Parts: sequence; structure tokens; C-alpha cells
Amino acid sequence: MQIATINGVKIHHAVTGPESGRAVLFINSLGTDFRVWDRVLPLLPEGTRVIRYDKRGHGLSECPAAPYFMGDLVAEAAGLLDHLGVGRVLVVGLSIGGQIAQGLAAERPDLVEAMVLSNTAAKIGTPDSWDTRIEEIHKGGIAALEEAILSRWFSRAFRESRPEELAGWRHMLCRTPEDGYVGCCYAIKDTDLVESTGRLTLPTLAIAGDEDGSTPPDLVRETAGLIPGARFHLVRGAGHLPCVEQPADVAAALTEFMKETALVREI
Ligand SMILES: O=C(O)CCC(=O)CC(=O)O
Repeated sequence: MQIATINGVKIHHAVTGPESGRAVLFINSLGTDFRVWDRVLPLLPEGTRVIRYDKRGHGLSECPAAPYFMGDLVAEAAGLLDHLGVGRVLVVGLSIGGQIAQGLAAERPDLVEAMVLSNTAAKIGTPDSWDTRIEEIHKGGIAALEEAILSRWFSRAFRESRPEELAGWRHMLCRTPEDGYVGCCYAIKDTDLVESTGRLTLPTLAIAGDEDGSTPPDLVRETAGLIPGARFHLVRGAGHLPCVEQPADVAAALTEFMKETALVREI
């Protein structure tokens, strides 16, 4: 198990693949830990250097008291890359992870060569919607919202046909510490990256799920539209977590993007 103290927080992370390989940083979503990428990783090009971590309040990382700020989440992603000394990476961020990726690209362009924004946006939800969610969790815990959250995370077909897997993801969600989950809700509530993301020029691939109830395709497409040349890929038969539901499709899109951006890197 690899733990490093970054920005004063103990961050659980894992690095696999050869040191000479293309480095890819994966950042997971609200209520998930880095196992959310498990089904995609074996399908990536051989020799990829994969860096995963649990953001604060999730997985095996330390859970400071809520609220959290996007600036801290970005500082921890940057601090981890500095700590590992891997240089510029391709960042793949899912939902809040995609917001951290956008923030990282804006704050530390020396660390990010390209990004994949999966099921995310420059701004997610409204302050009122996040206040309501935070209040409901304080009253009834994450369990009070689990059905609603799972119905946004996964397509109906997945929920009906894969009950054992659904149970596993339910456990991951409900075992997220309340401070970790609510802390990140505060960070998303206060985040509006429209201006800073609109100034980005790095190669970008945006991915959406056609049944995503959290960040629907049009919202993801809107954020992609802020970045000149960004490509958009729609995953069919997927909710908010296409990396779980349609890993082959996500891995193929990522592999294609890695090939394209490898050419950009060599110029
Ligand atoms: O998944 C995230 O990181 C934030 C977006 C969200 O609200 C997911 C959900 O619907 O619970």
C-alpha cells in the first residue's frame, strides 16, 4: 500500500507499469474509490504507467472534516504528481475527478499534457441542489440517497441484470465517510470552471454516457465546447460511470486518444 502526505493529508495511491511508459493519472468520482477504473486498466496499451489515487475522504485516504475546496483537491493531485516526479501526464478524470483535472490543467499546465474528461462539466448542478443533497445526507446518511444515486450512476439494464455488481458499488458508495462525501459536495457546489477551462488549449477528449442522470451528454458536450479542438465521445448503454458499465468502449476511446496525443507529444 502506498501512502504519501500531500498538502497535509495522507493520500492512498498506486503506481503500476514501467517507468518508461506513458504516464496516465486517473481521478475517481464522488462516492467511489480508485477501484472504479479496475475494468478499464487491463484494456489499455501495454506499457502504460498507471497512477491512481483516492482523493481525500475516499477509499483509504485520510478524511479531513468537511467542507473541502476544489483548490485543495487540485493541490493534492498536483502534490502527488510532484511527489512521484513523473513529469507531464495524461489526466483522466471522472465527474468531480474531471473537475480536478480541469483545475490541474489550469493551475499547473507543466503537469498536464492532455486530458480526458469523463462524465463531467465545468459546473455541475446548482448551489441549491448541492445544499439540498448535503442537508439530506446530514439527516439520513448516504443510505438515504443511495437508490437515487445508483439510478444516475448506472443504466436501467445494468441495474436489472447485474444485481451482484450493483450491490458492490452500493457498498462502496455507502461506506464513503460522510465527511468525505459531503466535503466533496461542498467543493462541487462552489466550483465554476467555465472561465478557466475556456482558456485551456491542451488536447482533450470528453466522454459521456447516454443514460447519465448526473452529467447528461449535453452538459458534457457544452464543457468540451469550451476547449478548442476537444473531441466528444458518447458511450451507449452507460450511466454516470461508463468505466464500470462499458469498460471496453472507454478503453478503446482512451487508447485512440493516447495514440493521437502521442503524435502531438513527439512534435
Ligand atoms: O459523481 C460526481 O463526482 C459528482 C456528480 C454527482 O452528483 C454524481 C451523483 O449523481 O451522485
